[in-house]
Amino acid sequence: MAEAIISGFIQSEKLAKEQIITANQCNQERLSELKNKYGIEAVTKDQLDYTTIDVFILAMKPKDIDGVLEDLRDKITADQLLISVLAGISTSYMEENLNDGQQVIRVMPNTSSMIQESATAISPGRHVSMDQVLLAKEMMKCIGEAYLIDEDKMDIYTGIAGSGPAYFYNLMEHVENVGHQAGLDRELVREIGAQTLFGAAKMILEQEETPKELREKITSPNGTTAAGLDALNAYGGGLAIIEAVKSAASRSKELSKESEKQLVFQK
Ligand SMILES: NC(=O)C1=CN([C@@H]2O[C@H](COP(=O)(O)OP(=O)(O)OC[C@H]3O[C@@H](n4cnc5c(N)ncnc54)[C@H](OP(=O)(O)O)[C@@H]3O)[C@@H](O)[C@H]2O)C=CC1
Ligand SMILES: O=C(O)[C@@H]1CCC=N1
Repeated sequence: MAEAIISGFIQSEKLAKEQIITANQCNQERLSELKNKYGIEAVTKDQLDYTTIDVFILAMKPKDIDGVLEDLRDKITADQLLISVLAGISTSYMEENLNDGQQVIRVMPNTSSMIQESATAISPGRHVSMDQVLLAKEMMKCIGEAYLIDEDKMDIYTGIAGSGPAYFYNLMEHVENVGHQAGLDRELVREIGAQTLFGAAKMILEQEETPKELREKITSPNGTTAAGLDALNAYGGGLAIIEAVKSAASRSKELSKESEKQLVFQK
């Protein structure tokens, strides 16, 4: 995820390469790869000079958050902004584990950040100034669209947009397989599927009609689309997508509860 964000930042040209430093724990090979690919500074976390950094973007796995916050607590000051992309880790959890007044923002991007097409949610913590919210929004707009949302909607947002690309990729895997089995070249059917998905997404974004209206326009009575949609519904297509979003949202909620439990335990 960190690489996707870096890639979007660089392409946006709003941030100079010299303004971006990436850090990991110890994987030197990965650091060299990022350094060569993006021309940015890439160091292990122990080599970071924390005092020179205005905005930290945390992008490790949620399970690693405790060690990270403990490490950061005494190295950063309240005016340094912390942006977290970690699924299921609340701003209050981070605030409780950092020094009083620490500015923290939770965001939920997706991997389309890589090509500046993320749909990123932003939820500020309690101590963040309006200037820092605007800065975070500007930064997230470098990697796609950005939306300010209430943090209590972050789980469902994660189910829709954080995990969302994976549902569409999975759908495309099936389209590719069925097209290939029917004799189309695999690469060709991949491109056809992607162009179809892209065109449909663009129609929703650029036309006035709702997805329902757009669907109805394609569906002639007793035609091919009606036959396709009947099969889709008979095999639970709609339900499957509803359940996918709900399950991802519920896992996000579970991750929050797990970290909150640890917080109570620590107190
Ligand atoms: N993948 C996605 O589509 C999305 C992911 N997210 C969130 O992004 C986060 C990262 O996911 P993902 O990119 O898949 O994870 P990865 O495991 O691919 O990457 C995690 C990175 O964090 C580094 N890291 C771990 N601990 C530290 C530390 N203490 N200090 C500095 N760096 C550290 C790791 O470095 P090292 O190898 O050296 O340990 C590694 O480079 C997750 O919290 C996830 O919830 C959010 C939205 C979408
Ligand atoms: O699967 C995950 O946990 C992360 C969070 C959102 C997308 N991927």
